[in-house]
Amino acid sequence: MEGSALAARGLTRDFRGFRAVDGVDLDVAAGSVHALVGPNGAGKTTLFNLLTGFLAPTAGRIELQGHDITGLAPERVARLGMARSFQIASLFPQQTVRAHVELALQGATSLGWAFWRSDRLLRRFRERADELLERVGLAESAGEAAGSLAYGRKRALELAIALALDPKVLLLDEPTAGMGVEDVERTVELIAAVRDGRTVVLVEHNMSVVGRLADRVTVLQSGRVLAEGPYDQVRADERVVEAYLGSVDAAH
Ligand SMILES: Nc1ncnc2c1ncn2[C@@H]1O[C@H](COP(=O)(O)OP(=O)(O)OP(=O)(O)O)[C@@H](O)[C@H]1O
Repeated sequence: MEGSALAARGLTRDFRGFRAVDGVDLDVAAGSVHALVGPNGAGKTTLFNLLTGFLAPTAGRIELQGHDITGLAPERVARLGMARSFQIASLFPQQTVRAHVELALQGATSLGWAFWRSDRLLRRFRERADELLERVGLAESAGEAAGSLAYGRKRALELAIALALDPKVLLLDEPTAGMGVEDVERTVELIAAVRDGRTVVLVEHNMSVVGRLADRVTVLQSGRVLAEGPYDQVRADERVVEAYLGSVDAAH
């Protein structure tokens, strides 16, 4: 596991006797973009939830930058430097885009969420929030209600919120899901821009996105690692081609 930003050994998760993730070993190199792919039901989301502490493993071990984080709660994992993007933009639809990021910034400090009503404290975070919004291309929407943003823009806001924690390891769950071509392009550029100095793990169905962003790819099938390696190598792997044949993912 040495040198890995994030690593798993023998990671396993059962749901009432059904093994959704089955002895997965994973090594995500520091500073890399690592994609998790696989047909529907392969266990990608379950693996993601295990890595971020949202699910406890049935067996196995997870290390974040050399620290054992197995079984830690998501808040602890986040404080140790791993954040994930959420589909949160519908949480406070009336609140402004900027307020969402300010709250996230405040949540990341020792102040916690206790003073979320204090305008004075929130103002402290305004400058940093505006920087992050600029970064994800939302500067001009800062004063708009989050609920009024178009779909692709909401996902950009979610990314800004995840970045508020300044994570060393950023996990993105299907960042381009449901997007039109233009938003996919923007998202790819955005991820390429924010990866600088970070490690990114993404679950992604869109293979052209994977090909453009990922340094390495882990292919899951039936909860197990089917193949692992650079994109070109994995894409040419016969077992991988076979796993995708007959899957709805093949159409993506
Ligand atoms: N809470 C749960 N209880 C029971 N079974 C579950 C639960 N969560 C997932 N599973 C099962 O585990 C398997 C893996 O699911 P998972 O959602 O991790 O796959 P996935 O690769 O993310 O699929 P998709 O691409 O469709 O999102 C599936 O067969 C699913 O039905």
